[in-house]
Amino acid sequence: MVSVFVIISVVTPPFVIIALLMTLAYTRLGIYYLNATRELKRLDSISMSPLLSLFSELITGVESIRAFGAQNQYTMEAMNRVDVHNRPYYLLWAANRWLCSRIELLGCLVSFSTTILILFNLDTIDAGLAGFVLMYAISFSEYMLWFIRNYCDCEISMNSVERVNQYMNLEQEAALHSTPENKPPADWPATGSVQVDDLVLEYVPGTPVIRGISFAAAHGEKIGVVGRTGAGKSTLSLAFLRFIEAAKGRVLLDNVDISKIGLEELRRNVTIIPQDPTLFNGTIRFNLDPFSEFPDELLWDALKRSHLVHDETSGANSSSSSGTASPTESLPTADGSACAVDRMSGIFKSLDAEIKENGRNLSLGQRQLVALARALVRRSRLIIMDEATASVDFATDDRIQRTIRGSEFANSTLFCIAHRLRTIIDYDRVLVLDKGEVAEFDTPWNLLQNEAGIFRGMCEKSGEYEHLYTLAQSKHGNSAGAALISF
Ligand SMILES: Nc1ncnc2c1ncn2[C@@H]1O[C@H](COP(=O)(O)OP(=O)(O)OP(=O)(O)O)[C@@H](O)[C@H]1O
Repeated sequence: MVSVFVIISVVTPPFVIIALLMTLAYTRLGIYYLNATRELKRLDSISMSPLLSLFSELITGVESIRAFGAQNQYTMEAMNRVDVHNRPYYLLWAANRWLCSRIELLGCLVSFSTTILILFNLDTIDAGLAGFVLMYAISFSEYMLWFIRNYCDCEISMNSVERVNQYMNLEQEAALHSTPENKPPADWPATGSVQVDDLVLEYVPGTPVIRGISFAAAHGEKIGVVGRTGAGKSTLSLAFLRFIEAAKGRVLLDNVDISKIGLEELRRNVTIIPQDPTLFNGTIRFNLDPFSEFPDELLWDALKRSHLVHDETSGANSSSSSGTASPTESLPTADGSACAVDRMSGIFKSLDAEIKENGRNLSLGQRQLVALARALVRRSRLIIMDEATASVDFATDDRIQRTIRGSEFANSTLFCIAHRLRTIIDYDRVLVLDKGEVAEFDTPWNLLQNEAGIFRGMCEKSGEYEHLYTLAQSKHGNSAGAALISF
């Protein structure tokens, strides 16, 4: 072994050995630095997301925060998140300084060794060459620092490529368009009949949220869907639009298995009115008819029927004429900015009236009425309302329910998820979900007769049992059994 070193040192110039040693030292330093900074950069990116999400929550919820006097709480939370984000950032810089000091130290070693070599060889090299070599030896550490840092930066930046790659490999939704073999008939769905067979839905494979339920709804039926929190009501509604795919079983709409057709065909024909409807920045016309498919008369008609504008024939707002609400009751806007609706009359002045992003210039009740108008324009055979009236006043709820029960939706099958039992008590049938299973499915009146039933229990706990009982009785009950059930 010793002889090998002797031979190498004899046949190779000494600077090659020094260069090899230096390369080894720099490589070790670089690897050490890279391992630490790679993880720190990851932590830096991860801790940035909570900070940005809090920031956007603060911007959208600033009114609520002020209303509840929670400024200090949120300021503290923001500071905590800034601190958490600053930790890896600070350590990144510390690692940077650590690298610099080590590289400088090695650089000094290089300059020192070079100087010693020059001193020992003064008789063989002239002053010019010595100065030239020394100058390069001194700037050597700078170049090495530049090289190592750039290499590490390049590798760390590959984090972003890794993320893009993750997004590119995200699971995609099913095909938008049906294949020619699976294309539903042109007039599909001619009816809104729905049949659910042994449907299983799960967010996490192997953990079903809806556990093999089966039921059917006839064309034009109005079905109320109730159940305790977490029973799976919203999950079921998402399955009708295939936002969540069936793990087992199937849903037939007008005898067509919805899992076999394209998403676009399905979603064009099913309307959902969510609790907080999404409105787009643009005009009311664009919000009702984004693809410009319908004439203006139809859009005005939908606005009238959803009680957003005067009925010109009666010359009065239809809701106020029935004495349930004044047109100005639901007008306060979320941001207090200019409202697209005339504050005095509750009338959209034109179909080009401006709707701000997310309907900021409308109240929540008005946004839900716009969503209802959208459903009226599209005249879908299947309509799903997910707590669509949960946060509106009783008067607005009453208006929406009157529209639903009226002739407008006579040809549509409706599933209405509601916590307010008054909303669905006079529907045709009520579907009670419990822990992802169908616990009860019958007319509200029949369900009220079952003293041990879940629906009956919910009505009793609601504090308005007598009223609900009377409403159910007037719709479904026969006069012979009119005695009020005591509880
Ligand atoms: N995105 C999700 N990922 C995983 N589990 C979820 C998800 N959304 C809901 N769940 C779970 O599915 C179950 C049913 O939730 P779902 O929202 O359908 O209930 P719900 O009856 O609509 O409740 P609520 O009346 O409170 O709106 C719950 O146990 C819930 O934890």
